[in-house]
Amino acid sequence: MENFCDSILTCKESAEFEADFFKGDVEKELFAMRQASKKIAEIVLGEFGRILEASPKILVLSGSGHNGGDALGAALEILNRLPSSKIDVFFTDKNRLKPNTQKICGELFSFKNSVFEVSEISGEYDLVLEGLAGMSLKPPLRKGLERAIVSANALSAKLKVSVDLPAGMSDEPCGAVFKSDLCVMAGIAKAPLFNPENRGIAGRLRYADLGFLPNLKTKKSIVSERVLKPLLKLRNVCSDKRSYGHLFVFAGSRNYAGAALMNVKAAIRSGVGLVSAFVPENLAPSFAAAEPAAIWIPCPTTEDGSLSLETFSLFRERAGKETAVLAGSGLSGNPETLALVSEVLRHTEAKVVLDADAISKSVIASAKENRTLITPHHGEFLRVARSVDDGGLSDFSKSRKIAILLKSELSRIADGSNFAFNISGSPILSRAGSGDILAGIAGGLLARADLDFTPFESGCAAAFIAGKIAEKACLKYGENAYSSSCAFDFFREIF
Ligand SMILES: NC(=O)C1=CN([C@@H]2O[C@H](COP(=O)(O)OP(=O)(O)OC[C@H]3O[C@@H](n4cnc5c(N)ncnc54)[C@H](O)[C@@H]3O)[C@@H](O)[C@H]2O)[C@@H](O)CC1
Ligand SMILES: Nc1ncnc2c1ncn2[C@@H]1O[C@H](COP(=O)(O)OP(=O)(O)O)[C@@H](O)[C@H]1O
Repeated sequence: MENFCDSILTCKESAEFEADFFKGDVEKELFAMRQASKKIAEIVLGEFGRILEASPKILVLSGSGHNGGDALGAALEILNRLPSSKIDVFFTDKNRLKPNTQKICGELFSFKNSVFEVSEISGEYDLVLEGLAGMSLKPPLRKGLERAIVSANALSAKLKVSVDLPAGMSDEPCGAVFKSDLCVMAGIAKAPLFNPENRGIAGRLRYADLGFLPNLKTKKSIVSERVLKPLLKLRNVCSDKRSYGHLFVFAGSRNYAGAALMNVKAAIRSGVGLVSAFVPENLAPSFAAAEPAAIWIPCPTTEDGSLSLETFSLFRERAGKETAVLAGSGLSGNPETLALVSEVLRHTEAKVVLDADAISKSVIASAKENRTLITPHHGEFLRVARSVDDGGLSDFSKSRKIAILLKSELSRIADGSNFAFNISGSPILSRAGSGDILAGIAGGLLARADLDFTPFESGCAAAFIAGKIAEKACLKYGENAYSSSCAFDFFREIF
């Protein structure tokens, strides 16, 4: 399980770890600095190149430490890829650059026609690369640094990037903090970025793996790209559809028909062998036309068009074949429909994902311990729990013995023993349908007999995959001209 997540360390722990890892070896540190620079440039140009010009005007804000070196190096990498870039560099203290930072600085300034030193922070830029201060910062802020942060916050730029963590952010509050659109954590995920009081300040969080990750069991972690590893394996030759599991879906109602279709399409594209979807009878034919690979089971409905309790007999006829059950998306809060879900939960031995309307006290009371994942947004979680803070999440998962994927701009996954943040994704997901797709992925993965994921693992994987799909989709559609249903074209790019 730890294999799917990377440790989060405080700034103090990170500094101690790096001191022990590098042991003052300047060459080793320089190699890591070049790696960090390269990864930062790759993320900036790969994900955000679409909003920058081909000849971007760049401002580098450099402190005298390694954070400054990473930012200068990232500018150098960008200049190598976009040779018509114009780069201004502001130093807080040019005379005290650490040796590696000095070296990278010399390399950057060898491009005499493209790189210029500036003595004040003003003007308009396409890109700001902030390396004023990193994990070694201790309060109080020196005046020069504070002034630089305030001026940098007043600048207008298409994209402000902080290297590792924004200047001014540390284990303890320091006063002024640089506000960025993107923060690329270098080597180690830093704890202050995940503190509730700092939420949103650093913008989108991304992680540059520099290959020296501490494999420590920390209380909190981030979902790692390694979560995709089991999904990228070749399928076994001696297998058939049943080898990949059978997901039963209970979703959709007259008012929220599309949610069921999105659940099913996402589950199928997550590699599950069979999907049987219990949906209102009048919707089944059009759904079969839209996704013929699923088995659509036309079910009797209540007066308001949601699944009625009589649907249970259709489940009973098929019960035992399911390797997971997904229930709730678009189901409606009709008490009869919720009673149906509770009844299904009492009669299935399979793992379960509960989404949206099925996240109710009555349904959760029927959920089996250690076999259930719930995928609420904050509003849905507050129907069943007292608080959405980290403690509330841990307490709920521990006392109920169920895994929770609490969705937000920084989703959290907990199961009582494990706690992880997911950093993939972006506000392109802030639109109807994102949650239905996420639930479909979680259900599909949990049903896959070949993977044998725990509810926590399927929550981590689903959140990571849905976020990565969003990042890919953004390259084609931007953040506005996108519909959640376009996500299905991008599953292949992830796994
Ligand atoms: N195409 C479709 O068929 C769609 C169907 N959907 C279904 O619509 C039904 C209603 O879902 P909604 O989420 O819109 O329910 P609501 O909008 O009724 O949300 C329930 C409560 O949570 C609060 N809330 C909503 N989002 C929140 C957030 N991100 N953070 C904090 N609080 C939040 C709301 O203020 C409300 O009090 C569900 O069954 C859902 O699956 C939606 O998923 C949208 C797409
Ligand atoms: N700003 C954001 N950044 C990253 N992810 C986001 C953001 N806004 C929403 N999401 C993700 O989008 C999904 C929205 O789910 P939900 O609110 O249930 O949508 P719906 O019910 O309309 O399908 C969640 O996975 C959430 O984490």
